[in-house]
Amino acid sequence: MRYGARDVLDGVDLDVRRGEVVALLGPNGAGKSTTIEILEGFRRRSGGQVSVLGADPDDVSDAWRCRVGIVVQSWRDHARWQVGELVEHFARYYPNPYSRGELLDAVGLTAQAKQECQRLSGGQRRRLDVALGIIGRPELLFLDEPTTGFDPEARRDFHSLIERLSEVEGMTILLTTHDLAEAERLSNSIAILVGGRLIASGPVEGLAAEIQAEAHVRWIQDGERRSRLTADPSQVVWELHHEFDGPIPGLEVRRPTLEDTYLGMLRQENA
Ligand SMILES: Nc1ncnc2c1ncn2[C@@H]1O[C@H](COP(=O)(O)OP(=O)(O)OP(=O)(O)O)[C@@H](O)[C@H]1O
Repeated sequence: MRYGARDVLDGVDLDVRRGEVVALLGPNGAGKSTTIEILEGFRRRSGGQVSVLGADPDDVSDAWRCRVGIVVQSWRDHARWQVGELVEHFARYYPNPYSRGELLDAVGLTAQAKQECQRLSGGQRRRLDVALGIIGRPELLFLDEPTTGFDPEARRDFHSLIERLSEVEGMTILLTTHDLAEAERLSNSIAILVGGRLIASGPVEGLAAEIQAEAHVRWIQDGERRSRLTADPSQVVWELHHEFDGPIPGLEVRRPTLEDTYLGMLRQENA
């Protein structure tokens, strides 16, 4: 993808399988939204090949659009419509939509059904965005930074919703987020974009091994907290077990999180 003379995506090669939840990560300006918009058919690419549900998103039918759900960055139109009215209105465009009750219940807006859209809080408005994205029971759902502005409870509810859509409905989901704990919780697989290039993609655990992120082993000895970083935590625990000749006081083993892996990869990339 090129804007003017500037390449903003270069050689991005990404496969997403049916039923997968993939998180696209990367620093600001890395090209995540541009990638998603190309896949959604919102942005015409400058070159390369793209196939989404078997079609080129630059040239798709209405039937294809019904199979794809898009959560756009906050709905601003129809400010004076009631939430329930808006949902019913958009449901008419789809062959097999969720019912109004089912949908509002799923996104936690049942109590707001008769409220005007302009009177929703920021987080409630985002839930409405999600509702409009999934209303047609899409096979494939695109979520661009879906939880920005959510309070912790709304975030947890949203995570449960995504898990349900993935596990029960079998939806394929591609999301971008800056929240690495969210990416780790929701996704089977991640892809990391830096400066328009894909520097890594695959299951989270595999990526951790690739950059040899180390585990943290902590314990208490002689009244002091001790810790060691190691690629082989079971070996360290085995040695400690022998040293203590029994239980190891205050033992904790923390595997690398996605955040450790991600920051490790960015460091390697910038080195
Ligand atoms: N319409 C446009 N015209 C010119 N350049 C653009 C346009 N849209 C995006 N860009 C540039 O393309 C690059 C990638 O932008 P993009 O919005 O895809 O990044 P992002 O990874 O989604 O960033 P963020 O995390 O900040 O949302 C940036 O350098 C941005 O300035």
